Amino acid sequence: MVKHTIQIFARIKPAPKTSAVYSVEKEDQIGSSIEFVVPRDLAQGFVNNKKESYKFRFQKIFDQSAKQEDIFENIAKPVADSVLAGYNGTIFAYGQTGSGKTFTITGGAEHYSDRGVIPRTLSYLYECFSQESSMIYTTHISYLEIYNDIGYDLLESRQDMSKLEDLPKVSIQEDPDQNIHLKNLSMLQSGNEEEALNLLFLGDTNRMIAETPMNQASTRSHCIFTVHLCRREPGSATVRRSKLHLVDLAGSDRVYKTGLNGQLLTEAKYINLSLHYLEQVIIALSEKKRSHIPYRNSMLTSVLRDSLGGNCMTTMIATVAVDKRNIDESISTCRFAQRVALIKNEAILNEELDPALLIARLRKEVQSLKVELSMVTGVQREDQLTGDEIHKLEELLKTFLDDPDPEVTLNLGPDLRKIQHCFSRLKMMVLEKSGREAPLTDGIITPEATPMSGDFHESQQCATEVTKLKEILTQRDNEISILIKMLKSEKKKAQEAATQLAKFTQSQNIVSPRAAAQSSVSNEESNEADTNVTAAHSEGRAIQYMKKGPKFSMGKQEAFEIFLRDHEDHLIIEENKTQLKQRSVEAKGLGGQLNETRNRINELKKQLEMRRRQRAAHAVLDNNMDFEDEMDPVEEKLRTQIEREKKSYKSTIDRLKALRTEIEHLQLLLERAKVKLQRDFQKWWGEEAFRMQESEAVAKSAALIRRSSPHSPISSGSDTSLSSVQEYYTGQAGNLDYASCSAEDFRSPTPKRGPPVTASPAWVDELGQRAISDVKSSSQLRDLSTTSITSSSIPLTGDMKADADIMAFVKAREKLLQKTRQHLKSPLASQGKL
Ligand SMILES: Nc1ncnc2c1ncn2[C@@H]1O[C@H](COP(=O)(O)OP(=O)(O)OP(=O)(O)O)[C@@H](O)[C@H]1O
Repeated sequence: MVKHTIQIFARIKPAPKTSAVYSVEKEDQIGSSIEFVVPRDLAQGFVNNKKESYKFRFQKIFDQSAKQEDIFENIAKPVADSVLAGYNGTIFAYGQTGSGKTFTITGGAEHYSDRGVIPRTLSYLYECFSQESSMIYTTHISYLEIYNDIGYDLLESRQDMSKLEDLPKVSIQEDPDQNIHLKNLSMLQSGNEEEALNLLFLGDTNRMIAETPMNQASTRSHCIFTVHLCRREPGSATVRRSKLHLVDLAGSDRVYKTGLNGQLLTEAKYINLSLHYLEQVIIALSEKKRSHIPYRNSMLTSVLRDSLGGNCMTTMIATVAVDKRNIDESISTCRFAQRVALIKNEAILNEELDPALLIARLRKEVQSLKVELSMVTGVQREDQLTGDEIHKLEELLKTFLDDPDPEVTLNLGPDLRKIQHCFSRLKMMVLEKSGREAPLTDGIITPEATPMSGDFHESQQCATEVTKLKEILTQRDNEISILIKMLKSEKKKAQEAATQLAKFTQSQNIVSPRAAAQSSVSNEESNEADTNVTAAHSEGRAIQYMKKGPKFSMGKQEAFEIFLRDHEDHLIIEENKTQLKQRSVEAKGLGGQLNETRNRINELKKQLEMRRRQRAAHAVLDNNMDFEDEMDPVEEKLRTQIEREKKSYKSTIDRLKALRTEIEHLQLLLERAKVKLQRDFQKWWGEEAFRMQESEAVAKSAALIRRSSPHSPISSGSDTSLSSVQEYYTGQAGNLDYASCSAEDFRSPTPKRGPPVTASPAWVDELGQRAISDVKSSSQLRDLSTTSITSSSIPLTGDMKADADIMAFVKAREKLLQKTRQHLKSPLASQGKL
C-alpha cells in the first residue's frame, strides 16, 4: 500500500499581454508558489481591509511558456508509470471556463505538438508495452460525459447521432461491497496506439456533434477518459488490473458572474452543484474527523470515488488564466487546489488471481501428479476404468458378497476410481433389490435381508427414477444452452467479421492519402501487417463515422466550397494538408531507403556465408580444425558492415514509426476540422434560409400594406431590399403585382401568377432545419449568381417555405460569390495565394 497526498500542479494559460498581477517563485526542489496581487479598490473607501496579496503553493507551477511535452513529462508520465505498475491513477484538470483544461487534457486541434495528456499518455503506454515483451497487456477504453448529472457514453458509434440525448445514458450501480459499476458504458478493447487514438477521436467527435449553442459541451460537462489495463506474466495466474482516469471537468465559474438565465442557468446550477458536491467531498476528506464522505450526492463524485480518498494515485492540474478580469476565479481555483492537497489516498496494488488461469494451472498440476503416480505404481491410469478392469472388479465384488464370512474385506488398493465403482454398484444393487424384492445378482442380496418392503419401496424407486431423469434433463438443458451460446457467438463473430471487412474495404476506398501513407509504411514493416489490418478496421470505423456528415447537393456543394475558402480554419487546414503531404512523401522515401538497406543487409549476409564456406573448405584441405576460432579480417569487416546497416535500418524504422503517428494525428486533425466545417456551414446555411424567410415575411406584409394603401411610402418602391426580395419571389421584377392580388393569393400554396411551377418536390432535401438541396441545373444557378437575380428561370415549388429556402440559397450564393470576387481583387490574390 502506498499512502500519498493528492499532488497539485498549476498551469498558467498564455495571456496576450504580460500581466503584472501575479508572480511565480520556485521555492525548493519539491515546490513553487504563485502570488496574486490585487490592488485595493479605492472606490470602496479608504478604510478597506481587503487582502492585497494571495499566495498559494503547488508541487510545480507551469508558467505561460510551458509546453504540452513539459506537462506530460512532469505530471502524466509518473502517473502512467504507477498505472503500469498496477496502481490506479487519476489526473484531473480544474479551472474556470477557457483556462485551458481541454487544451491540457486532450490538446489543441491545430498542431501535432499541441497533443495533450491523453494522446501522449496512450503513446507512452503502448511504447512501454512493446518494450516489456515478457508481460501480456490488455487495454480497454471508456469515455464518459456527465452533463446535468446524467452520464452519456461517448464511444457510441451510431451514424445518425446528432444531439447529446442520442447517446446511450449511463447509470450507476453499486454492488454489496460498495463498488461502483457503470451500466451502459462501452469498454472497447484497443490493441494498439492507433486504435486507442481512434476511440479518443470518436468520443471527441461525438462530444462536438452533440454540442449545441445551448450546450457547449466542453464548458458545461465533465468528461472522463479511462484506460483500463490488465497485466500478467505468461503462465502466471496473477493479474494486475489498474485504471487511469483522465478527467476534464466543467468550467468552475461561479454562476453570479456568468449572468446566465433560463436553460443555461439550470445547466450552470447542475455544474456548479456537481462541482459544489466535489468540493464537499474534498472538504470532508481533508477533515480528519469526518467519517461520512458524501460521494453519493452526484454522479461525478460517485464515479471519482476511488480517485478521491481511495485507492488511487491522484493528481490535479489547476488551470489558471491570469488576466485581470479573471483574477478572482484564479484565486478560488488555487484555494480549491490547496484543499485538495490535504487529501490522503491509499493506493494498493490491484493484484488478483484469474480463476480461468488458476483452473488451467491446477489441471496441469493434476496431469503431472498423474504422471508421477504412474511412475511410482508402474501402472498407467486413465480417467475412466477400462472394460477389463470393470470385469475384474465385478468378479471381486461377487466373491466378496458370496463369502458368508462377515469379516471378509474387499481389497481394492489405493485407487479411488475402483472404490467409487464398487460403492455405486453396491448402492444400485441395494436400490434395485429393495424396489423389486427379488435377488439381483445371483442371489447376492436376499429379500429377507432387505429392511424395506411394499408401497414404500415402490415410491422410493419412483422417486429415484424421477431424480435420475431430472438430472439427465438438466444435463441436456445445459448442453443445449451451451450449444446455443456457442452458435450465437459464432454467428456474432461471423457478422462482425463481415462488417469489419466491409468497413475496411470502404475505408480503403474513401481515404486515399491515409491509405497511401499506410501502405508505404506497412510495406516496409511487413511484420506489422496484422496490426495494420486491425488498425485499419478501427480507423475505418472512425472515418466512416466522421464521414457521416450530410451529402450535399450540387449547388450546396458549390456554396460549401466557397464557404470553406473564407472559413477561419482554412489556413490551418491548408497548413496541415501540406504537412501531411510532406510527411507522406518522407514516409515513402524512408520506405524506399528501408528496402535498400534490407537488400544490402541480405547481400552482406550472403557474402559472409560464402566467405565462411570458403574458409571451411580451406580448413578441410589444410586439416585445420581450429579455423572457427581464428579471426578473419574479411569476415570481421562484413560483420561490422552488417551491424552498421542494421543500426541504420533500426533508426529508419523508428523514424518511420514516429512519422506514422504524426501522419495519423494530422489526419485526425484534418478530419475533425472537416466535421467542424460541415457543422459551421450547416449553421450558416440554416441562418441564411431563416433570414430570407423573415425578409419574405416583411415583403409580404409590405405588399399587403401597399394593397390597402397604394400611395403609402412603402409601396413607392423606395426600399430596395424589399423590392429585391419581391424580385426573388416573383422571379422577375414586377412580374407579380402584390397590389392586385387578393388575400386568397397569399393563402394559396401556389401563387396565382408568377412563373410556372417547374420544380418537383423531390429536389427539396434536408438542409439544417429547412433548406434547399438541389436545383435543376447548376448552370442555371451560375447565371443567377453572376447576373442580378431577376430571371424568371428560378424554379419555384409553390410551397412558401421551400420557395423561401430556394431564394435563401440563391442569395447566399450571390453573397459568397461577391466575397470571392472581392478576394480575387485583393493584393493577396494578385500574388497568387488564393
Ligand atoms: N497553454 C495554452 N497554450 C495555447 N493555447 C491555449 C492554452 N491553454 C488554452 N489555450 C487556448 O485557449 C482556448 C480555451 O482553452 P480550453 O478550451 O482548453 O479551455 P477550457 O478550460 O477547457 O474551457 P471550457 O471550460 O470551456 O471547456 C482554446 O482555444 C485553447 O486552444
